[in-house]
Amino acid sequence: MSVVPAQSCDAQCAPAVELRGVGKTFTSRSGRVDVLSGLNFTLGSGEFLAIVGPSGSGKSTVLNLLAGLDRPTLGTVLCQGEPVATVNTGIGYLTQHDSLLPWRTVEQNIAVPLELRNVDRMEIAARVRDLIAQVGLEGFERHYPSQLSGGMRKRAMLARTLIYDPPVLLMDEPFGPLDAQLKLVLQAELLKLWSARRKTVVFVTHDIVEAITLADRVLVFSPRPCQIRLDELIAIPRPREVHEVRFHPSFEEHYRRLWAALEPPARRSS
Ligand SMILES: Nc1ncnc2c1ncn2[C@@H]1O[C@H](COP(=O)(O)OP(=O)(O)OP(=O)(O)O)[C@@H](O)[C@H]1O
Repeated sequence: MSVVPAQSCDAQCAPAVELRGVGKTFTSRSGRVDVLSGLNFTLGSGEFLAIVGPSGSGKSTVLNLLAGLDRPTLGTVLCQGEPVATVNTGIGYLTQHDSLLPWRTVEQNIAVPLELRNVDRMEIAARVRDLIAQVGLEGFERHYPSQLSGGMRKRAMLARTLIYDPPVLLMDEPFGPLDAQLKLVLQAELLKLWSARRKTVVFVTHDIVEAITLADRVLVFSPRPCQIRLDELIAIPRPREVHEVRFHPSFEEHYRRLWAALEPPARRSS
């Protein structure tokens, strides 16, 4: 298919993310695990990439390498044109785990990254207010995480990730455990925020429908050592209505190709 999605980055954009011949082997008492072996891909600025693949294929490992939380055994990981050598403060990383601080309110949690950067208190207050409105948490500013629903906690974590305006956003199955309806609501909000802010996004998911709904492009990883089985451009125009995407004429074709590229174990976990 030669259709380029309306909002994908064109060839002239400098890559926001680049993996060049990246290998990653973990060595532990139980032995060696070759997770990545010569992985290459490039992601344009403002592009929304989804990654799907079997459990254990190396999806989170790729995010950790981009975040600088781990080092490649071979090759180079670049973010915004720079090799990632230490913890990468130029990215926002939304993991699948609930990482809100339980002793801080919503607004205090969202403020953390700015406090760590010694931003002026007035500016912090203004930016927190703005983000709270954007993620739909008005009225819950003074609530503690234990007083929030699962979806609200995800919104608070998303706001905390966006508050320092990172150009690149890494998301590791952020909506995985949520119910289907809430997932749609949060996907719609994410697309709205992404359209307004044009971050480069790397979004890991086990859900093929979610990948097609959100992304410009979907990579399918093979079982480890991970190779890219399929690099699928999503030919569904934007803006997208999350609950309408599956009725678009191109949806079925994308779904079939992605499904076929996944190994049986991944199909089961999807
Ligand atoms: N720090 C580590 N030490 C040893 N092995 C590790 C480490 N981190 C990851 N691994 C192994 O690397 C492989 C890839 O893990 P990774 O978390 O990247 O997979 P994944 O594709 O994100 O899986 P899932 O879909 O289940 O989240 C797994 O076999 C995992 O056990």
